[in-house]
Amino acid sequence: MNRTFTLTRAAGLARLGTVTPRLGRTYAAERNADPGPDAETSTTALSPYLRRRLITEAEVVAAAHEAHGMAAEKFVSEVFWRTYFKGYLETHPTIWADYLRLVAEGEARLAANSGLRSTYERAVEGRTGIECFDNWARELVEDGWMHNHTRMWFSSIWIFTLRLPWALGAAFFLRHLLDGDPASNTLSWRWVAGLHTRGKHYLARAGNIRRYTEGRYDPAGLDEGARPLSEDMEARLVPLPLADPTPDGPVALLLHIDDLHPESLPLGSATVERVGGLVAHVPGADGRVRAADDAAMADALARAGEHFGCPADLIAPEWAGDLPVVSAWAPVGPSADALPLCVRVRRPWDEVAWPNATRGFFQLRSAISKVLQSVSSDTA
Ligand SMILES: Cc1cc2nc3c(=O)[nH]c(=O)nc-3n(C[C@H](O)[C@H](O)[C@H](O)COP(=O)(O)OP(=O)(O)OC[C@H]3O[C@@H](n4cnc5c(N)ncnc54)[C@H](O)[C@@H]3O)c2cc1C
Repeated sequence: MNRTFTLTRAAGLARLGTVTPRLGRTYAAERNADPGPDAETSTTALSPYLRRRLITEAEVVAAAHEAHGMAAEKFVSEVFWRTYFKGYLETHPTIWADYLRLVAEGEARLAANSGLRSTYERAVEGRTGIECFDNWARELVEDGWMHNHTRMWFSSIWIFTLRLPWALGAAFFLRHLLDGDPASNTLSWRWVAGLHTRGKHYLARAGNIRRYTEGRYDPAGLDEGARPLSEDMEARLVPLPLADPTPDGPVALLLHIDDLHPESLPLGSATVERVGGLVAHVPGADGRVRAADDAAMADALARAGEHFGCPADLIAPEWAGDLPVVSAWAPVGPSADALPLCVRVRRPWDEVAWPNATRGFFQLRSAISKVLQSVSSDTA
């Protein structure tokens, strides 16, 4: 597979068109296998586009349903894992702050402890001697993308066999992944560790790796009996913050990299007279991730300028003049931290789904039809 991602909406839609024919039974049957970086992936590789909403969840779900009906159920439920993690972090925001603190603490431990530092360096440079893990570490750095099952194996080996701090592994992913996302990444690492569903961890097993890499790897020495991690404090559930009502009259629209399809934002009767772009990268993002964010923003600004028929550029001082500033809701993470005070509107998809994402995934899974009924793809 060509693992070069062009971060434009047109490229995202083209990729969606390519993969749609296999989003039914083929996806469900094949998605667990990782055929390796040189083959076409068994999943869609739409994540860099969905992460920035160059294409929306509603669009990919609609395409899958249209082509396959109920046979697309597995794919649709995977898309809802993204929605679930987003909603869970919105209602447990201290998890992100704790993660950032744990990364800083982990880095301090690396500086102070040469044994830990050497294990860490061998892990991120692909020199542990565990062949599959070493190849995956290099693939991540070279390609900026990894198959889901491989992410599970990699993070599990990182935590339970190499015994490295989970937050440093999550930070390694966030530095290089082109879909690196505060919610999906942090909560997936916590899920593997046994911190999300308390006491239930994911252990990478040699037999499972052998089977789903089609025999390419058969690692020895994995700790297949490790106990889950634990922590003293459970993250506090907070009420979902309220979005603002859709505005009236002339506004300036502020785009951020968590939502780059301004054409489908619920803007009511507002008239957009100016568009600004604010790029806030994830912490530590490498050059390729930053370039991807910048390219995606440039694409969205060009589309927004054309769609609304007004100037559209990265923000500069006084960019909005006297106009009230409106933005798509920025979920917990760097965009939310960087946004100025403004009117924040939420898409129906998130508005209906997130209140059902406060506990386990199954709470949201049973609300999927409600989310889909209440959302029409042109406004979601
Ligand atoms: C340790 C670890 C870290 C991860 N970090 C990220 C991350 O930073 N960003 C990210 O988008 N995903 C992350 N994931 C989830 C998942 O691995 C990727 O979303 C998926 O591999 C993307 O490939 P795809 O587009 O081919 O997925 P497909 O299987 O084609 O699924 C379609 C879309 O559904 C969503 N999705 C599918 N599976 C999941 C899942 N398990 N969790 C959340 N969303 C999902 C993604 O938006 C994906 O693009 C992580 C998983 C693990 C185990």
